[in-house]
Formats: sequence, C-alpha cells, structure tokens
Amino acid sequence: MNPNEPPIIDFAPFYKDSTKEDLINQVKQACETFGFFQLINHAIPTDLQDAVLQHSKELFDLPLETKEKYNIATDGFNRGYERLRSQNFEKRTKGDLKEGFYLGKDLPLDDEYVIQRRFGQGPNKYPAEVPDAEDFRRIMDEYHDAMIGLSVSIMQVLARTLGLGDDTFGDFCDHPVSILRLLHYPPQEVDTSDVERGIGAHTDFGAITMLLQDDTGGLQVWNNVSSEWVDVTPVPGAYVVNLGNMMMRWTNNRYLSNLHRVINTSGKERFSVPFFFSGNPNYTIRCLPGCEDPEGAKYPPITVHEWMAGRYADTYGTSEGKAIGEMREEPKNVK
Ligand SMILES: O=C(O)CCC(=O)C(=O)O
Ligand SMILES: [Fe+2]
Repeated sequence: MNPNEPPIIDFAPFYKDSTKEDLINQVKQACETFGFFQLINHAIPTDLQDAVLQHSKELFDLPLETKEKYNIATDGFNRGYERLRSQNFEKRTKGDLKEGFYLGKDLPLDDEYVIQRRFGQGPNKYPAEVPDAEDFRRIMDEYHDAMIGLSVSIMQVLARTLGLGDDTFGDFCDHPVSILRLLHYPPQEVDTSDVERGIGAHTDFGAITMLLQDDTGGLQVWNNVSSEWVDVTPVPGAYVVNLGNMMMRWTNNRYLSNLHRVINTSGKERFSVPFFFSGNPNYTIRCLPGCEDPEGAKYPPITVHEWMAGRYADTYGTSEGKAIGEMREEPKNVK
C-alpha cells in the first residue's frame, strides 16, 4: 500500500478501552491531514455487508425499464434509482459512468418531519422485481440501522478528538438525515477519453460518509501534501470514512472535507455502498467551542436542512439525478 494513502484505523478500542486515547489520536491526525481513513474492527457483520452488496448487484441486474419505475425524480424524497450518467461532477464528459439507488430511513407520510418537508425525510422505494424482494427490504433496513449505530459511535470519537464530551453531537444524531446509496460502476472502455470518471472529483455535504467498497478499486483521494491523487486500496470489510463539509464548518477548517473521485479502469464492474450521515434537519451547525480563530468563526451558523437543501439546489437545481456530493474546483497539478 502506498504510504501516502489514508491510514487504516482499528476501531476495536472503541468497544474495549475506556480511555481510547490511541484511537482518538489516530482519528484526529487523519482528520487534520486527509479527512479520510479506513476503519477496521467496527462491529458491522461481514455477512450483512456481503448481503447488501449481493442485493445491490441483483438490483442493478434488472432491466433498465424496471429500474426506471423507481426513478428518484418521481417524488421529492430523494429515494430510488438514478440512471447511468445522470450525474456529472467535472462536466468534461457526457456524465459519470455509474448508476445508483438511494435508500434512507423508511418514514411514513405522517411522520412529523415528512409533513414538515424536512430535507431527506420520507418513505423508501423498495423494488418488487429483485429475486428476493422481502429479503432485500429486510437487509437494507437492518443495514441502515446498523450504520446509524456506527455513525453515532464515530461522532462520539470525533467529539473526543476535539477535546469535547461524548454527547456533543447528541442532538445532531437524533432523527438524522441518513442515506444509503447503492452504486454500480460499469467497466470503463479501454479506448475511452482520459477524462472519463466513475464519479468526478467532489466533496461530500454531510458530517461523515462511511463507504463499503468491493475489491475492484478505483476510489482515489487528493493528497494535499504530496499533491497527487492516491488510491484508497480496498481492505476487505473496512469502511472508508470521510468527513463531509459540515465537519469543516464545525471545526472552522481545522478538519478537512477532502476531494475524491472514482475511475474504474479495472475492466470489471465495481460496486460500492456509501452511507451519508448528515444529522437532524433542525440542528444548527455552528463553530464548535475551541475551534474559533482570534477573529471568530469563518462560517455563519446554518441548519442542517438549509445547508443540505442549499447544496442540492446550488449543484443540481431541481433536476433529476441528484446526489449527495459537491463539486469543488479541481485542485492544481491534477493529472
Ligand atoms: O463509490 C465510491 O467509492 C465513492 C462514492 C462517492 O464518493 C459518493 O457517492 O459521494
Ligand atoms: Fe463522495
């Protein structure tokens, strides 16, 4: 593995070690330098991960017209299918070479937050045509709940890295916007243009993203020190954890929400499942105690709802094929 890659961090001490000092130091360093790390021994069962990837594969194997029945654009809940090339982060090709399917916490229409049209809150679309529709639903819901649990644990560690108490992000973690995104990247053609992307360079909007990737490879993150794109080499069962834009706002840029992209030159299909944890829509993100500069905070306070809805509107307008991510300027010296 390239020494310039994000570090691999063992999460086992979170469950066993009362001080967790070493874990906290490693996470802190990764947040300051990369905004990315890989997490192992995190308590999400491997067979649950495998089942999610298997169901995802079976979903994308369905005919296009079946998947289109669940298109994300049919309602405003940000759930369902986004077709190939519907997203275009770098705007240098006819679109990113991937298709996706969004699932969140399955909320009824009479849920208070759904009635209030809070960002990302609503019912799921569950495809009926997958080989085992009942199991698809059960596995996705179970995985979603397990990922909320892991998100809350990681948020506690992040609070500790900033010298704050475990419950600092407690209100943020209540009734969160949390989105599971099943992704399928077909293999890139060998003679394709050199600006072909599975997903173009972007940063994520929320607090943290926890990505499960298969063994294909192709995810890259920008290394600010060596000024190069570095691979995030797949580690079986690990989560690639990265900080979203909210973490930069909270920490007044002490922590990095870093650029990443996918280029699938493997000649194989690639499957990945990011889980985006973006918090309670009514929570206000403001500079955390101890992160101010002498002149104060760089960013004004903003609610999760305003932030998320605003980022979507800025990047995608109201068109279909929305996704959680944000285009920033391409860093200098990018090949
Ligand atoms: O599939 C991946 O490895 C990355 C996906 C991603 O960055 C995103 O969905 O925001
Ligand atoms: Fe991303």
